[in-house]
Amino acid sequence: MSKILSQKIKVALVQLAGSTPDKAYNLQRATSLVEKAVRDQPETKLVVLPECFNSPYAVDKFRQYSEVIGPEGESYKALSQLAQKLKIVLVGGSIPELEPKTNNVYNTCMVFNEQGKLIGTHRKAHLFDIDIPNGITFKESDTLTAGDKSTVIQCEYGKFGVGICYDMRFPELAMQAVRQGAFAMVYPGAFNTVTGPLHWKLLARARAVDNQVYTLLCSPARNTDSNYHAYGHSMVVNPRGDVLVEAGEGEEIVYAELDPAEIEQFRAGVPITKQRRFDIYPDVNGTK
Ligand SMILES: NC(=O)CCC(=O)C(=O)O
Repeated sequence: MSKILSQKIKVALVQLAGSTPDKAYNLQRATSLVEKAVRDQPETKLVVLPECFNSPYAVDKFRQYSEVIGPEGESYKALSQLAQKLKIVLVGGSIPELEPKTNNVYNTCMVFNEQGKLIGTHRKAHLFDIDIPNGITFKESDTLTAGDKSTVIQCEYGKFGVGICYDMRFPELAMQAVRQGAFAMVYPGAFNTVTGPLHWKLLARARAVDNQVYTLLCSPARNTDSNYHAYGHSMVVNPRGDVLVEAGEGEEIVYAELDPAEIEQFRAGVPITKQRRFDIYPDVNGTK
């Protein structure tokens, strides 16, 4: 049987202190930290940036900072060149994407391969619309449009699923990617200081355990000068649910090794992937 992850790979999460109002600065800062990630640990094969890594995370700013996804876009160009120069798979966090035909704005992740080729995009499918009394109110849908598909990326080492932040609250998205053979779920995210302590780690571990895959969550660093206080705590969780590495709140790069044997051994011991009873939950199977 072929492995869902072809070899051990080192991954890096760049918990960037970007998201300032100065987009050029944010892009330059992201570039230099991705370069540092690979310079410090040259065996790194896959690097992840956070959600909205080069714009403020603010409903009234998404359109102003939006870009077309294509070789003419400045973020596209910078990320593509970076991936090619460093010979890495680069999960480019997310940016506000302007779709010129419809004039809609999406929250979109671009993924580039070692040749600098765009190998996939994910438009955030579940918009962050919440209202917690005395906690936090946020309504992405005021200015963003939701994506309408789940995303599985084929890279040199196998397949991985991509979701953006609030997407991680929806187990079906991860389950669907894993049923297509994904070895990991990768979530650029920006939880906050209200919901982060409640659910960030819990969801990372839950998505890992319920699918027996790695989960990679990459947050911006916390910036208390901005209106939105990101939680930080970027982390990698293994298929058993152990947190392999967890960042603090400031700017930081964290690394972990993903090992195909970890997936296989844990799945062999607890074979839930073979024991599912879609006959008794046909609504999950999509047949009802
Ligand atoms: N950027 C987001 O989607 C935030 C999601 C979040 O904080 C949550 O609690 O869910």
